[in-house]
This record gives sequence, C-alpha cells and structure tokens, in this order.
Amino acid sequence: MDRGRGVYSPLFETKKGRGRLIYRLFSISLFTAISFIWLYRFNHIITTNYTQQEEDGGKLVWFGMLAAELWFGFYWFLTQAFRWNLVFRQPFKDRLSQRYEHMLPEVDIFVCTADPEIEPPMMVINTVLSVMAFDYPSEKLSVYLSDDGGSEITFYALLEAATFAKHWLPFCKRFKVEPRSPAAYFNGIKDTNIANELVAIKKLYNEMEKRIEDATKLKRVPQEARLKHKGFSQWDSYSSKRDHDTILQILLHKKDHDNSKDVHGFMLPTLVYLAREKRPQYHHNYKAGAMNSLLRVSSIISNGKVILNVDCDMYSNNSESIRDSLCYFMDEEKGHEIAFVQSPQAFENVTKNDLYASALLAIAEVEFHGADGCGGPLYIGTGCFHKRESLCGMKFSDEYRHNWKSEDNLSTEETLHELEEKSKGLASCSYEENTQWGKEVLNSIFSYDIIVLEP
Ligand SMILES: O=c1ccn([C@@H]2O[C@H](COP(=O)(O)OP(=O)(O)O[C@H]3O[C@H](CO)[C@@H](O)[C@H](O)[C@H]3O)[C@@H](O)[C@H]2O)c(=O)[nH]1
Ligand SMILES: [Mn+2]
Repeated sequence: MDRGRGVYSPLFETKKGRGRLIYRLFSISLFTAISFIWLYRFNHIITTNYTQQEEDGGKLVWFGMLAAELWFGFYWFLTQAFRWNLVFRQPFKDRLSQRYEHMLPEVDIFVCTADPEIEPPMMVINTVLSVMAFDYPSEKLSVYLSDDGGSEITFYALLEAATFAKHWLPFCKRFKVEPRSPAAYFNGIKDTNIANELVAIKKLYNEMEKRIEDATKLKRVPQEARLKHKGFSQWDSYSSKRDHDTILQILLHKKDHDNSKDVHGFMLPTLVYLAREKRPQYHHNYKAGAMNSLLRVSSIISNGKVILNVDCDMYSNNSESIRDSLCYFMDEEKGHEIAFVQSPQAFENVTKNDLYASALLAIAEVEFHGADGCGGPLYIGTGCFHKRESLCGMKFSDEYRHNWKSEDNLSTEETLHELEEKSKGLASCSYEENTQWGKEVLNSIFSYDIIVLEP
C-alpha cells in the first residue's frame, strides 16, 4: 500500500455476482405469481357459496391448500436472502507477499480426530501432512493433532508422519505438488517427468502405510517403536478413552532443532500431539471441548495469531489457502472487520449422479455467497480460519487495527519438557468449570461485522 501518495491497493476485492438483474426480475415475477395464487385461493374461499355437502370436505381442502401455499411461499421468500445479492471475493496473494512476506504471522492449525476406527490413522496423518506442507514459512506454522480417541495407534501414526514429513515437505516445495495430502496426490497422478523422485517418495510412503495399517489391524504398536519413543509411556496410566490424564507430546519443535529439520536441513513446522484429559464425571463437549483445549495449549506453545481448524477427514486441497485467508485479515482498510474466513468443502466420494445432493453444491456455490452478500456468511466448522483474538473475547471496534508486527511473548528459556508439562495443565478437563464459556464467547465472535468466504 502506498498511503503517502494516496494510492491504496487492497489485498482483496469484492465482486457482485453476474446476472443479478436477471435473477431479481425472475424472483420478482415469481413472487407476483405466488401472490396471485394466494389471492386466488383466498378469493375462492370467501366468495364461493358452498352447499352443506361441499362444506364437509371441499372447504377444508381449500383451507389446507391455502395454508400450505402460504407456508411454502413464505419459505421461498426467506430463501431469497441467500440469492438476492451474491458476492464473490478475490484475494491478491502477490500484493500480500510484496508487503508482508517478512512479517507473516504465526499460524496454528488444529486437526481433530476422535475415533481410530471410524477415522483411520492413515487418513488422519494424510490430513496432517497436507497442512504441514502448506506454502508458508515452516517456522511460522504449528500443527496440533487433537485426539479425543486417546489412541496409541494414532500417536504412532503421527510419529511416522513426523519422519515422513522430512521427505514429503521438501518434495512438495520442490515440485509444487498439488494437492499436498500424499494419498490424494499419489491417487491422482498420471503423467510425470519426475519419475525417479516420485518412485522414491512413493516407496517411503508405502512402507510407512504398511507399518501403520499393520498396527491398526493388530491394534498394537510395534515394540521397537514403543521403546524408541518416550511418548508412549504416557499411556501407562491410561484406563479408557473416557478416563485418562492429559497426553501431550511435542514431536517437532525449533527447541529440538536437530530432530526437527527436513532432509535438506530446513526447519519443519511445530507438530504436537494432544489427547486432553478425560474423566467420566466431566462433560467433554465433543469437538468444541477439543477446540477449547487446543486454544489454550497452543497459546503457550506457539500462540499463532491466526488459527485454522480442519476435521481429520478433510485434507487441504490448496497449498496457498493460508495466504488467501491472510489477504482478508491483513487488508489495511477492511481487515479489522473480519473475524473468520470460511473455505467451502469439496467431497471426493459422492455417488456419480449425486441424487441426494451430498456434494452440497447449492450451498457452496450459491448460498454461501448469498449469505456473504447479506453480511452474515455461514461458519461451518472445518476449513475455517479465525483470528485468535476473535475467539478470545476481543470485541469489535471500528477504530481498532491489529498490530501484525507485534512479537509474541512466549518464554524462550524453558526446555521442551518444561513446556510440555506446563501445557498439560491447560488441557485438564476441569479447566472450564464455573467459567462463562459458552455464554460470552459466541457474542464476541458475532459482534464482528462481516465475515468473508474464500472463493
Ligand atoms: O468428541 C469429539 C467428536 C468429534 N470430534 C471431531 O470433530 C470433527 C467433526 O465431527 P464429525 O462427526 O465428523 O461431524 P461432521 O458432521 O462430519 O462435521 C461437520 O459438522 C460439525 C458440527 O456438527 C463441524 O464441527 C464440522 O467441522 C463439520 O465438517 C471430526 O474431525 C471429529 O474427529 C472431536 O474432536 N471430538
Ligand atoms: Mn466428518
């Protein structure tokens, strides 16, 4: 931005949907037609002289029809809010790089999983790897896996993923791989001119896959892996999925720099495994409870200013999405109005003709944009970027501007072990007892003005 010369080039622009005039004309004409139907029914009911025989059945039917048409007409009228004013947003990542490449904020990514049987560890780590490999400075990226299943196998898979990432991340960056979930990439690949490198990385992947699949089938972690990593000892006091201490392990971190570098010597993103404490007498609040724990734990490990949440069954299919979302948050004029950026979901395994509309196309391609045009886009959970401050009680103010330059004040002196122990306390199940959570936090999010949808 060049404020000095009065030129402002925004980091994103908003375009109105094409064909709105035609749609509005269509909508008005349909509304007129609906009104005529109402009028016709109404008129018929009050003007027709019924004989007794007709009154027994006929009039009731007319009333029933009128009631149904009033209801459906009203419902249709409400849905117009989602179609009347579609807007489309376009981020400018090149401008973001020009202005902010050296001061990009730390980003924390929360991946949630809850059950190693329904959500196989192989799928979970593919999601984790897809977000670790984002096109973003690795030292500013932290990935947290929240495992509400408290599963040793998932932990083992994550350990394997941390090792595989040492090869996978440089490979993605070198060959601009897309998408960055290894399973999805290997599935989709056809012709390639990187045959040798591809064979090598695929071999590593397949070997890892076999080890994890075997452990999943046998429901047992190989003894040698257990002996090699101290993290497994945390399961010694584990009694069940609903009754265990906090299990927290920082697998990759700059404080452990020798082990946290890729094969070319570059730092990998921070990687943390967390199974928050569970006790039968405390409600764990499902995913929301997991997100709260992650919010607290991450605040002392990395304290990223921007948080992305992904469900473990939804890998990232665009390595630049962090940069996309930052274009909205960091825009000098409008960024302060934006609390979250929601990406749409895409589904791979829908049936060919999608009879039941499971791909949610109307929602993703029309209604999201319509709601955005009304100033109230939808938050759907996975794939959503939040500003940390908007989740932590910050109230919206038009004067407020976020200082993206500010340094975090994380302690640099403590050892990794001390950091782990301190973080565990924040994942305790009684932490939220007698707090205002659930009453106030929602107000603070929705006191923000607009929320945008990524294209
Ligand atoms: O106790 C729990 C239960 C679930 N989850 C995780 O929460 C996510 C979503 O749960 P799922 O049962 O898969 O719900 P879906 O209906 O598939 O998910 C949609 O609906 C949810 C809200 O109902 C949103 O949170 C999700 O982002 C959205 O994709 C998954 O990653 C789970 O692993 C937990 O972490 N802890
Ligand atoms: Mn799901």
